[in-house]
Amino acid sequence: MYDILPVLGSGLVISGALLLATAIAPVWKIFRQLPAGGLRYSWGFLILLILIFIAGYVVYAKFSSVQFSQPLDLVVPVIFFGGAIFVFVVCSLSLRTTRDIMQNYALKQENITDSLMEIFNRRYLDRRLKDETERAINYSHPLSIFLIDIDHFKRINDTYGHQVGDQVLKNIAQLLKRSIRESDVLARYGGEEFVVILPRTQVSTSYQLAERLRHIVADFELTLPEDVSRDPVTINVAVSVGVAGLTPDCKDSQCLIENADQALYRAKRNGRNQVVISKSNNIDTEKSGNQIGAAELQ
Ligand SMILES: Nc1nc2c(ncn2[C@@H]2O[C@H](COP(=O)(O)OP(=O)(O)OP(=O)(O)O)[C@@H](O)[C@H]2O)c(=O)[nH]1
Repeated sequence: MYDILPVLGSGLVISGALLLATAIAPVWKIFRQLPAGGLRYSWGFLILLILIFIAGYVVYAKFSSVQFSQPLDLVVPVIFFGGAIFVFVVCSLSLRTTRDIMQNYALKQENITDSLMEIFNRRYLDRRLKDETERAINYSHPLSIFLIDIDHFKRINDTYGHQVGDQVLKNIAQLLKRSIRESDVLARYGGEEFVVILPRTQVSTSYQLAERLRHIVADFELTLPEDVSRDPVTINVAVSVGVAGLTPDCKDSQCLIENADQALYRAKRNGRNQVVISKSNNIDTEKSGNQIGAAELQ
């Protein structure tokens, strides 16, 4: 009756080794998706450990002095097999969980990203601006925003068509994104308008940053390839910027946007391609562009 025990013992150990080998596949998939760094090395180390275990299983099955002559001799093979099941389940679950988390993250990103410009969308902006305003008020930190509008954008659409207009919007958005600080938040406000949130930033500093952005955009020459426009075309655009910051009389996100919008309106009315600060911030906004020196803003 115990004749079957040697086959059963070896079978359990070898099956365990095979199960361990299949557990490498999910770990390998996780390993491949990770960027170089500590975490990737840790998953690589796990693969190495599994390989060592497999070698151990094979050596045990081949050279074990135990003859598997009575049922108790099967305890170790059963533990080997159980261990392999455990490793396989943990590795498979890790892969499924990682995929779920990545999918959720991608969905979340999609939900807060403007598909054309590849920057934050209006939904995210509204929430983030509200959060930043509340935080700034709670901790008595300064907070400012820019409302940026591309000048005469309609002409670009009318002259070159909407497809070129879209490419201009996308390129300007990416240019702005590259040009702001990491702590600042850029979002599409609507149409050809952008908002930049500048946490912990006084209006005087924001003004200088806005001027810098305005110059960067004005100096930028966008050459569109033939597959976008009928002929290769180089386009220059300018932007007008309204700047507003929190004040004792303006303590919420809606008021900030309204003040920045009024400042932007004045920038447009004054001739465009300039930065104007909200009147509520007590800086003479009628003086625009480079006319306001840094010293005056202290
Ligand atoms: N191609 C493209 N055009 C857009 C998009 N969103 C808004 N627009 C265009 O942006 C233009 C905005 O025009 P206006 O509001 O008159 O402003 P403007 O021509 O920039 O003039 P000012 O703002 O006064 O300097 C309109 O022609 C819209 O159709 C978009 O996603 N893609």
